[in-house]
Amino acid sequence: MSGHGDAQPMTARKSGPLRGVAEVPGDKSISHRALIFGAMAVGETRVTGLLEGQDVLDTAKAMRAFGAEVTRHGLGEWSVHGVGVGGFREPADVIDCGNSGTGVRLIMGTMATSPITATFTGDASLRKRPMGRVTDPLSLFGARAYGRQGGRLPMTVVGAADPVPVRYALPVASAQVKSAVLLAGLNAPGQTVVIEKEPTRDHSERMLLGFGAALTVETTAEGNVITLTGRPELRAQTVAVPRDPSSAAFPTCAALIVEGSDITVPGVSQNLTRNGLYLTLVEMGAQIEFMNPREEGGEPVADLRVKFSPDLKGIEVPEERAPSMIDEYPILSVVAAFAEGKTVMRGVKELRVKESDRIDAMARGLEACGVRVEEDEDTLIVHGLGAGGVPGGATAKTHLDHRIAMSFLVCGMAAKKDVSVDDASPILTSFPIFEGLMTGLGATLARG
Ligand SMILES: O=C(O)C1=C[C@@H](OP(=O)(O)O)[C@@H](O)[C@H](O)C1
Ligand SMILES: C=C(OP(=O)(O)O)C(=O)O
Repeated sequence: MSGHGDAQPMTARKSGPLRGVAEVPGDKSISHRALIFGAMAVGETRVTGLLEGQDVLDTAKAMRAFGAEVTRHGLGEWSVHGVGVGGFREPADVIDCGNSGTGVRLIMGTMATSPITATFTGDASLRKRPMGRVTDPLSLFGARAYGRQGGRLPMTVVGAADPVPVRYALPVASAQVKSAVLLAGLNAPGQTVVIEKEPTRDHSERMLLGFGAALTVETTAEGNVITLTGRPELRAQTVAVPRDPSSAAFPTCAALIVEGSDITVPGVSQNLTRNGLYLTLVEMGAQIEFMNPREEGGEPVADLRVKFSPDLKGIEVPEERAPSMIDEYPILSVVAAFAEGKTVMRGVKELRVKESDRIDAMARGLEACGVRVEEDEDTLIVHGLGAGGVPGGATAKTHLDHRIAMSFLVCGMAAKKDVSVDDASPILTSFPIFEGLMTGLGATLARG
């Protein structure tokens, strides 16, 4: 939806203390996978807590186009009647994945080892993002891809009629590429092996096991070696989607920088492949209590009690932590602006190929808010101004990027003067209740 409708400007005012319970919606990564794995299984998969953000709705529509029966029963309650591994039919029209990198890359992987052809497109943001990182390994299975210059959408993928299994070492730390290869491997006879030097989010591995695939993960000197046996019969599952730690980051970080705040954020994932932001915030001096650790939807979670933290200190974020907090750098750079001293984020060049060039978008927006920033291709450094020290009084450009929009609105809740964003509509891709949830906690947000 984002990129097709009208821009929706929004302004955040310096806000009163945030109080209450921030119940964020379901995890976006797990929601995409619940629909895709459900579509590849035999029988009816029931899903609760599905994120009804536009990215996931676009994946639901795509699964229908490939032949699965996808039904909504109520808020977050969905069912998928799968077609079984290798059962995808050829879609009758172009598959539009909207704003979603995860959606398009995982679906390309899923169809690449079936004898069908599909053409993919997306919004103006997705059409700029690189697809060669998935079509390169998919060509090893025997698939072919024809896209625009630089491996951009629109792109047609001709699935392999006679796929062969693949052994592939990821050249970039990417769960999307890893998952695309594993999904393609499902319909290749024999063993497909993916090697990742740095661990990335492991939802595909956990869920494939849950759906009954034969998959092993071995930790070696080369990194994680993931071996999948092709042509399993996936069995329909009941999936309870846990809350999204990447969405939880926004109320959490807002509470840290808005004076007097004290909120609870329930059910935040403590999965080591997702919790890098929370480790980093604690190292900066954030007052976060991790309460009631338990399992929810197959993920370790805890309830977070988060209080205004006036003594945050800038730190050097360990580079190897990047994959476990890759989507959280924009909001971390806002928190860094309210800390004393500089926060150094290295090894973050992947941010340049997300929904926007996030290093550039954050640097320009923070500068407009009166914060000093340094950057190079792979680094972002924010010079903090301490609690309450950010001048604000600017409009940030969001470039069709939900995380940039939410980050600057959080900035405006604690800055001296209002902060606006030129377009808040992309927030609907991942966190459709952001506005209501934040105002419910006491934030002042105004349309326009
Ligand atoms: O696999 C996934 O669900 C995701 C992987 C990450 O992308 P990369 O794999 O490109 O790093 C992340 O940024 C994205 O929001 C979701
Ligand atoms: C990068 C993101 O998503 P995607 O790659 O799925 O568009 C994100 O949600 O921050």
